[in-house]
Amino acid sequence: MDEYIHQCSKMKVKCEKLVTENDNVAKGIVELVSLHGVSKLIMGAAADKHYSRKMKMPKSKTALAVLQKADASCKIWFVCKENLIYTREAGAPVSHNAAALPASKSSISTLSEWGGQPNGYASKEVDGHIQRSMSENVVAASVRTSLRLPSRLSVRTTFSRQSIEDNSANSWDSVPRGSFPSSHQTSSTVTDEGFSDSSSFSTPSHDASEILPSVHEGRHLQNPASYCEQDAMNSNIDIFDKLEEAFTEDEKHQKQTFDESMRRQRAEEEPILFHRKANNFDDTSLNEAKQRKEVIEALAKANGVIELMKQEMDALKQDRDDIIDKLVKMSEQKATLEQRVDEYGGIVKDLEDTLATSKSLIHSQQLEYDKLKHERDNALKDADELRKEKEKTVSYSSLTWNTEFSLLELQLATQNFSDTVKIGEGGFGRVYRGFLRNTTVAIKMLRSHNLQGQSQFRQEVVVLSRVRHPNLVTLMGSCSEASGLVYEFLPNGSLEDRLACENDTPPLTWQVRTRIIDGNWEASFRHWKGSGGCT
Ligand SMILES: Nc1ncnc2c1ncn2[C@@H]1O[C@H](COP(=O)(O)OP(=O)(O)OP(=O)(O)O)[C@@H](O)[C@H]1O
Repeated sequence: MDEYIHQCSKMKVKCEKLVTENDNVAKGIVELVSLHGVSKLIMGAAADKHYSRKMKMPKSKTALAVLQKADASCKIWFVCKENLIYTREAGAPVSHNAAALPASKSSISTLSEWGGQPNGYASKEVDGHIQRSMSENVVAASVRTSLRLPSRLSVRTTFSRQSIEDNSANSWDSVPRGSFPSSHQTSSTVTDEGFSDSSSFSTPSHDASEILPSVHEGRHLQNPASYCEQDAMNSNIDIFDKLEEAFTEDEKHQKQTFDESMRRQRAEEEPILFHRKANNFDDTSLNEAKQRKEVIEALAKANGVIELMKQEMDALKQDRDDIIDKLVKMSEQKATLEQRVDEYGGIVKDLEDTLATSKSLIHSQQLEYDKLKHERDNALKDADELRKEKEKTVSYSSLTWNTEFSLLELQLATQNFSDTVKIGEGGFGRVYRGFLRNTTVAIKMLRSHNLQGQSQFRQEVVVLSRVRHPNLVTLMGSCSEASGLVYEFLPNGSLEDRLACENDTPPLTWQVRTRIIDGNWEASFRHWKGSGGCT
């Protein structure tokens, strides 16, 4: 309805919407016709779905009721699916009986009166479609159209002559204006349930062609005298066709203009929208760039931290590896040391055992030595006493104290005559310290085994083996096999050694030296011998 009004407004046709309310649609239409003096009414004959070509009369109850009860001054066109079904002429008696309705053909023939007015034109809209009216009165007057909607809505559209002239000037130009009495007025009201699905304002081109045959048909059936001229009718029909085409074109043009304006408006809005989107996109891009930059900076910092942590991790890992290597080496050294400790423990234990055995042996030998020394001292004392008794009478005795030692014994006693036990050397030969038959002895070995040496050896054996004197060193035995002499060992060496202070020994006192010089030879010798000396 609003679009219809909008179209009328664009065509500069006065149009207004009238609203009425009634429980009965037909009754409402009848009242509207009566109230507003509607002189022309177009309404549906039936719903479009009930349309058929054979349809000659309205079918809907509403249409039939309006047909019967609407004011007789109102001319009513009943249409269905854009086809004129029936026309009730104005001034026809109102019939309250359907059966009394005029035949369709006779009703339709009343349209011929349009042609009966040679200069009479009228335009009206049926659901937005231009219909034609031949009535001069109708054309001269303003056209007022009311649309009655099933939902109690009505639209009344008023077409002024001027508006029609403006919208269809070319068509109207051919019509003498003076032939349109302005005092006459007519209205057209469209009311139909059947119009509900034909709300489009387009103007199908076949409307006129479908309607006009009926007009022509009705014309032939009607009284011919009611028409002025057949040619004028045809001319009017052509004009109306042109007018209709012009309206159609204009409507199309309006629609195209409207569409174009809408497109232009959208086109004008699109850059703005695009600009806004671009601005939003720029803002978004800037924010994203800023966020991206922040993220990149954060990533760079994180990478730096990660790099530092990685370096620290590498350093820690290196330290850990070094510590592990050290631990491995230390564990190996520990194992080696433990092994050595075990070995040394065994050695120490063996050494301790050996030392203990040696100590025990030394102790026992020391005891044995002391015992033998004691026995020897006693023997020497006894011999001393005996010698004292016989010293004046006997210088030489047939008694000999000579013990024969073998070379093997001398070798064992001197570690095979090792230099480590050598204590001196004289004209006879080298002198060794030895341990022989549990006694420490001095062993003198003959250097040269020539005749002189052998003679000296025998002489010394003969002499010393028979002489025992406290001032003389005691010959304990000899070795004929190797020409060796075995003496008692004197720890302080000879008198010559003492006089020469050999081995850092303290020098002899002058008293001792004087007694030696005074001939107190014996006393000095004894005293010296008691101190361990020899001569
Ligand atoms: N019984 C002994 N006890 C300790 N040392 C001795 C003993 N006999 C000899 N010596 C040491 O041996 C050294 C050499 O003695 P040895 O009698 O062979 O030479 P000597 O006394 O110079 O006599 P000679 O050269 O005439 O043989 C002495 O200087 C002395 O130190």
